[in-house]
Amino acid sequence: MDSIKVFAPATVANVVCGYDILGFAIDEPGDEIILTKNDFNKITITKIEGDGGKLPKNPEKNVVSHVIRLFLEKVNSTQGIDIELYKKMPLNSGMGSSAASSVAALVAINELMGKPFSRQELLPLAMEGERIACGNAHADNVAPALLGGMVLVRSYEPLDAFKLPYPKGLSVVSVHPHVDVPTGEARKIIKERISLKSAVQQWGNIAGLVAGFCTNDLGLVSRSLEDVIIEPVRAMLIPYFYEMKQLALDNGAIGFGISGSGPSVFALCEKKDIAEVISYKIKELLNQKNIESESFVTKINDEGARVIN
Ligand SMILES: Nc1ncnc2c1ncn2[C@@H]1O[C@H](COP(=O)(O)OP(=O)(O)OP(=O)(O)O)[C@@H](O)[C@H]1O
Ligand SMILES: N[C@@H](CCO)C(=O)O
Repeated sequence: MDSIKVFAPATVANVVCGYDILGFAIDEPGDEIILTKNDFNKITITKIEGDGGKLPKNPEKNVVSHVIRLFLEKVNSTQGIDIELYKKMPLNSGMGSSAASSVAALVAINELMGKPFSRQELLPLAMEGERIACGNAHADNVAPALLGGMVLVRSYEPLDAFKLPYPKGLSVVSVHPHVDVPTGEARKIIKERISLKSAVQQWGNIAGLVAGFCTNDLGLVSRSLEDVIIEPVRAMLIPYFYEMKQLALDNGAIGFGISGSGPSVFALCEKKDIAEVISYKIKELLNQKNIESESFVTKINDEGARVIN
């Protein structure tokens, strides 16, 4: 095989209360990548589409070439690779844009080189893509993009990340308001220290959320989708966050929160028609405030990245 095309999905990291430890993949949007072997022992980005000219073509700076280089070093290969990247999702959005690119690149190179690694084994390499994107190698976007479904990162040292059961058939609304919130900046404003009272509340919510997912108890999921630590600090970066949240909850969302580090927000809904109404109403609110946005109504993606030809 000399060439391969792979899709990797957008993701919702944190899932409200699980900062850096919970994330799920969604069906759309996502990135596509085509890798082709070349005879020049060089990794070259030959094309990037859909980024408005914003992404670096320098192979040291783009996550796709960075993770491919790390992969080839790991297998002691000098294989040359041409990379075509089709960005089909917004940059700096909180929808796991850099993660989708890293994961698409790794799944593609792994296939092209005869599949020496499992998806689980690709995870540490994908996390290195996040390190160059935002300065921190968090796994809650790359792990669900790789493995699909709902993923819990129980520990970083040693790394222990795995898929959780979750209620099937839920709909997800993701809305991306067109304001810039780079992940690195959104991480810097988080407080280093928290009170024991907040910690108790937060770990109660995380345990409740995981229990609710495992037992299909949507009432418990809904009560647990509460963040007393990160959301109160980051909400100020997202215009009309609390108005959007109220709209979503008033219109039947199970829960609502910041998607990853924002500015995107998401609502978890029991049914697609509820999700469609929430999507429409949030977009309408932002429109009235002269903020452009795009929204996606989709399902949780259980498969993760996939080869498309
Ligand atoms: N292939 C790539 N795709 C996306 N971003 C990339 C890529 N290569 C390098 N980057 C850089 O990574 C940064 C984007 O990362 P950031 O983590 O802020 O956005 P995101 O991935 O959309 O959001 P989040 O991780 O909060 O979901 C930008 O500075 C961008 O230039
Ligand atoms: N857990 C990361 C996700 C970034 O999308 C953060 O909240 O900074």
